[in-house]
Amino acid sequence: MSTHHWIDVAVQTPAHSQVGGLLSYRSPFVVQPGQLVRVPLGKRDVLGVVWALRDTAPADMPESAVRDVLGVLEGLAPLDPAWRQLVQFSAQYYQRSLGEVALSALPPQLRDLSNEQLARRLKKQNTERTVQTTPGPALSDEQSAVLAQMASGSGPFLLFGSTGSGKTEVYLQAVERMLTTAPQAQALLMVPEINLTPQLEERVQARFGADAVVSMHSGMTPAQRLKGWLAAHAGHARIVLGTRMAIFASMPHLKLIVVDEEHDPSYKQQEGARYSARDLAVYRGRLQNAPVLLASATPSLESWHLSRPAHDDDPGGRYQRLLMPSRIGTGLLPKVRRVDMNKQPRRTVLSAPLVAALQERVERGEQCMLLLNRRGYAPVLHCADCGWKSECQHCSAFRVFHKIDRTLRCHHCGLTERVPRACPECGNADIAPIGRGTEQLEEHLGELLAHVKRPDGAPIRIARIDADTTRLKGALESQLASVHSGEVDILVGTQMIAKGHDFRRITLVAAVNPDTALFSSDFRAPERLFALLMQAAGRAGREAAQSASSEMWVQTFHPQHALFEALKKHDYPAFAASELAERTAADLPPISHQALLRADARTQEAAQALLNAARETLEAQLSADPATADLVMQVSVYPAVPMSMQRVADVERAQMLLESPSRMALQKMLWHLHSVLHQVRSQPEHKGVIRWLVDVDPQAI
Ligand SMILES: Nc1ncnc2c1ncn2[C@@H]1O[C@H](COP(=O)(O)OP(=O)(O)OP(=O)(O)O)[C@@H](O)[C@H]1O
Ligand SMILES: [Zn+2]
Repeated sequence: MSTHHWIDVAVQTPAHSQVGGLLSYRSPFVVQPGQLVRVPLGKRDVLGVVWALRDTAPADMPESAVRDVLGVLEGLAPLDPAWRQLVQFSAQYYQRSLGEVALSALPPQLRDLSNEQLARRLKKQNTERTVQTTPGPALSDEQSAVLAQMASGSGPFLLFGSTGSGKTEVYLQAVERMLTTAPQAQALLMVPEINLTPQLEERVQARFGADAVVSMHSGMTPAQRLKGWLAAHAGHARIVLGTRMAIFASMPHLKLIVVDEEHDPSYKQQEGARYSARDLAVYRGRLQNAPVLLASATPSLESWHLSRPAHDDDPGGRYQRLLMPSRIGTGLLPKVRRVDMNKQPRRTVLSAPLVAALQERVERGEQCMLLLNRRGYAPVLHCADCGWKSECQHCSAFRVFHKIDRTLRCHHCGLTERVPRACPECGNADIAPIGRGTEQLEEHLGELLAHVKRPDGAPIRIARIDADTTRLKGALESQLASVHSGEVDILVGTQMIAKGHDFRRITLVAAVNPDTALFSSDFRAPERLFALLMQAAGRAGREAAQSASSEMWVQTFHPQHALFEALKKHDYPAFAASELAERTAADLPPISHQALLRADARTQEAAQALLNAARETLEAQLSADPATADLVMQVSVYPAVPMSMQRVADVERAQMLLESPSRMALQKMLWHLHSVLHQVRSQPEHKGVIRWLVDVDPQAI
């Protein structure tokens, strides 16, 4: 009888590898699926996850070529079947190798620890963590009703609740109920970007005790990540609070998943396996029999559509819609005011009525917030004599003028240079900025309100929050704290300031120049803009006493636009209905399903050539086989086009869209496409291609 065992192990393999990332090994030890092992791969030792035990030696290689497992990571329970199924599904659905998905779902430090080091970590961990629940406030009627519906249904649920309606309190109560009914139960609480909501982290810890909660996000050190991961895996951490990566946390007793601000695009991973953590949350919930609560004041049209009520000839969506229309404490939503910029003097940045309103508010000691989705001082520098513009040599984009250090910076490739003293083309010394970014808005506002005083007689304080001012660790937290404490009178910033914050003193929010998104080539731009403006409006008047006098200002050249009409009424359902009607007419998501195939190359021709060759080969192969001929009818494959950001860092990018009313058909098509791409890519005429990748359910077109 042999004393060794044949096993298949998931290891980090190249992205598109068709073997699925599983390699066969021989193990001198008894192992179980889900166990972590160290195995040789080429000249290296790597971490792997035992995926399957096999009865016989692998048929595709001589027995003598099969290498031995080097060791087992001791003291760790195997990753459970649900976790493995989640990884397997994600790899298949998003067209990546199993090994890549499995290994990137584990904390990086696990790869480098010796068994002794691991044992020490585990020993430190090995204390039961206690939950100490502090009671929350008495619930509003709407909050109680929603929790009752959750208790009697199985989900998935979509909680559609106004900004300030107390959704967070619903999550906390749902977690509390789950913790008290099941002795080991764990909850996963997902948020779009954790550093934007340090408040929430504190709130959860205050509620359940810091011991019971671990965080998972990319801002943590490798040691912190390992610690949190081990606590969740062992079941000691009862609550995991994290960003999209947390969807892969090993949580053997998972009993509840909450996805806060479920519409937020940052739930979609933008590199490697381009997964949607929100969609995987729904999948994982079903897998582990845990109710899933998606929540937003501006749900994604996907979730809205999936939660539509049944009608005569429509059985309705799979999600159960829950409603919390009112703000806490009889608070009202801000009054929306549109400023028609056609009637303002040319080149006006801040209209006179808005400036007057800002002055009045800060003189009364209230806070205001100005939103402009463009950082830097000016998006372009321009020579009026010869027409030179500050283009980036390496990207199809302009370099942005940053006045603070007098640089021109490309926001795509990072190229940074000193601003030239004169036009590099014609020598004209008079080169000028065009357009405005947050840096200039802050400066401009300072000049306009230089004479204005706070109620205490002090000069007013303006603060700016954007990617430039928050680069240093802790900078964002301290800037947000100065807004909460009332030190700041006017906050200027990009979308970073519009999301999720529970600002108590802001009574006026203004969108300075939201129009560009109305005419974008991306069909999701109006949805994103509407969500951004609703969320921004939601930062005003959160204190019930001040809500009646709170305002949301919009400066626009298109005041009659339907989007602003819906905003004025805070009518997300009306907006969603009209958008969905357009999407239906045009056969766009969520009515249809999409995937993008992208190729990068030194030239645009080479990038497009690979895509078009793949498309032709694919259609020829599928049509020739009666078993697959149908697919060609079910899935539209469009010709290759340049991406809207066509060139980044001297790489030309092209994309090809696949679209189908059937998710299943699209998946099958992608599966065939995968092998076609391997064939085509190896042809000599496609040597120039740098990489290709697939984005399933892309969030940007
Ligand atoms: N039942 C309650 N009684 C008293 N105050 C409450 C109650 N529920 C929530 N609040 C308070 O109301 C405020 C708004 O609640 P919360 O931040 O949960 O809103 P939200 O729906 O998550 O808003 P947004 O979508 O804008 O983030 C918070 O300060 C919260 O502490
Ligand atoms: Zn560039």
